[in-house]
Amino acid sequence: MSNWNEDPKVAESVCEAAEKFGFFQLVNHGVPLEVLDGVKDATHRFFGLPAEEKKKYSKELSSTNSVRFGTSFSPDAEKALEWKDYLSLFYVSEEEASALWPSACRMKCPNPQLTVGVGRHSDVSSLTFLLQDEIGGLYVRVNEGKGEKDGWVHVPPIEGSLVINVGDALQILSNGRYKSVEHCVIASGSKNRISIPIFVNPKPNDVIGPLPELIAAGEKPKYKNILYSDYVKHFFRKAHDGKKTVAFAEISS
Ligand SMILES: O=C(O)CCC(=O)C(=O)O
Ligand SMILES: [Fe+2]
Repeated sequence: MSNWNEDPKVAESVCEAAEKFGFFQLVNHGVPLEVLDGVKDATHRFFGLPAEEKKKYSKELSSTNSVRFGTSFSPDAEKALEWKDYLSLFYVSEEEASALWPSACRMKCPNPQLTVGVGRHSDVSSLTFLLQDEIGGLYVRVNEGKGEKDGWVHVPPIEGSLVINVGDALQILSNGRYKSVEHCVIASGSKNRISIPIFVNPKPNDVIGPLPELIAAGEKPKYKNILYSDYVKHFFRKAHDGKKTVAFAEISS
C-alpha cells in the first residue's frame, strides 16, 4: 500500500481481489508495527487475567453492552461449542472507550481434530480488518460449488499484514459484485492463538440493499432492502452455518 496514491495498480488489484476472492492481505499500510504488537500484547494481557476478572465483562455482569466477554458463538444453538473465547468491544467514541474498555486467556485444546476454533461463516460486516498472530489457522473457502476445485485455503500469517475481507453488507450493497466469502478457524492443539478482527459495519438503523446506481444502470437487484439490525439479529440467532445468512436478504427467483 505504500504508494497507493501514485500507483493506480494498487486500487486496481484491491478491486480485483475483492471481486475474485473477497479476501486479501495488506502490507505497508502505514499502521506502525509497534501499534499492531501493542494490540496483540493487550489481547494476551486481557485473556491472561484470572477467570473472575474476565467474568466481570460477561453478558450477565457487564455494565455496558459495548463490552462483552464470552465463549463460543451462540452456545445455546451450537451442538458442539466453538473453541473460542472473545472480548467484543463496540467502538462508539474515544470517550466511551476510555471509560468502559477493560485496561488490560489460556487453555490448550486437547483434541483439535474434534473441534473448530470458529465455525464456517461469512461476516455480516461491510469490511473486516483482521490482525492475526503468527500461529495461523484461518481458512478461506475457494471455488465454492465447483466440484473438485471446491476447497479451503490457509491464510498464512505475514508479519505486519492486515487481512481484509468483504462482508455480507458489502456483497448486498454491491449487488453481488464483491463477495463475502466463507471462512473458519481450525484450533491449534498446543498454542493460544489470538486474532483481532475489526468489523466495519453499517449503522444498526441503516437500510441496506443494492446501491441505486447499480439498479439505475440496469442491474436486476439480487437482494431486498433490509434493516441492518434485523440482518445482524438473524446472524446471531443461528450457530455458524456457512454462507446461509445472506439468504435472508436474497430475492427468491
Ligand atoms: O480469528 C480469525 O482469524 C477469524 C475470526 C472470524 O472469522 C470472525 O470472528 O468473524
Ligand atoms: Fe469471520
